[in-house]
Amino acid sequence: DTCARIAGVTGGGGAPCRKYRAGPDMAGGLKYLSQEEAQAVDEELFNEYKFSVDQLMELAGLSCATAIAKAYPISSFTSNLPSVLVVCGPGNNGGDGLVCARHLKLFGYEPAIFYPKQPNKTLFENLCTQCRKMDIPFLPEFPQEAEVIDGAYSLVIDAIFGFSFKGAVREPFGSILNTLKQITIPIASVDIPSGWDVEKGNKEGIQPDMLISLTAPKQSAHHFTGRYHYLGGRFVPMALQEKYKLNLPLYPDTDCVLKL
Ligand SMILES: NC(=O)C1=CN([C@@H]2O[C@H](COP(=O)(O)OP(=O)(O)OC[C@H]3O[C@@H](n4cnc5c(N)ncnc54)[C@H](OP(=O)(O)O)[C@@H]3O)[C@@H](O)[C@H]2O)[C@@H](O)CC1
Ligand SMILES: [K+]
Repeated sequence: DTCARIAGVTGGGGAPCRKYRAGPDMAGGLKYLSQEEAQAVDEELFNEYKFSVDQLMELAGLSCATAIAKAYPISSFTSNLPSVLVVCGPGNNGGDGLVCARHLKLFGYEPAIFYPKQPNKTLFENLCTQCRKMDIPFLPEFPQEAEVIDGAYSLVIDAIFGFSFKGAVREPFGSILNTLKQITIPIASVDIPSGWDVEKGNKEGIQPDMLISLTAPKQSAHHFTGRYHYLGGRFVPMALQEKYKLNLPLYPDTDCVLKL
């Protein structure tokens, strides 16, 4: 089981696992966060622990690129170019997408970014400059036809909405998500499949092949049915893990991601 694999426990005749405890909102002992809990952990990291957004976004985006490279290694791509379309939203989830694109480029992928609602903040402007200077193209418009995306790319990274998403999807993201529902290439979602309620999911929404949960999975991850669920964002201090009873599994060695 996961505990045995991660903690190096072998056999043990069903002895209780140190790292896992059963309880509500938990699967395999790992806590699945409500929207409020996810936002509270986030605020505490910034306000009490004094991390900057840049710092955590870099680690989050690096985790995403690393997990993607493990699930979809370049050697597994059948087309000549490992082309990846990264769709970024207006908040920090979109920022994670920009960082992820930059690391994917360094890993040898060919990312292209669609970023329709760029916030007027230095953080995001700098991330865009970094990408442009690394020859990552920004698409002027989103391909309307699912077939065009299927033909031009091998993978879509969904970095549109994260744990602050609420209510009905507003444009232009409604049309974008409708197109993404029709594509046949896999989607890898950053933190939460975009358009899903953070806690309840969305049966009618996109159904990604991969989910990279950052810090800890959110409750909607119970409804994820794709092939790859990774945990990333290995930056939560132990005291904060304990305060929120996250019960995070042990990451192997120095890895920044863990397959759940
Ligand atoms: N601590 C951690 O774990 C870390 C978390 N990190 C990352 O941050 C993510 C959370 O980021 P976040 O809080 O900025 O919000 P996020 O979900 O990206 O989007 C908010 C934007 O979406 C918009 N919007 C909302 N609803 C909408 C709707 N229905 N239809 C249309 N638009 C809608 C809303 O727009 P507004 O309401 O302002 O118009 C706002 O601009 C988290 O999931 C993780 O990926 C890491 O970077 C660092 C460490
Ligand atoms: K997302």
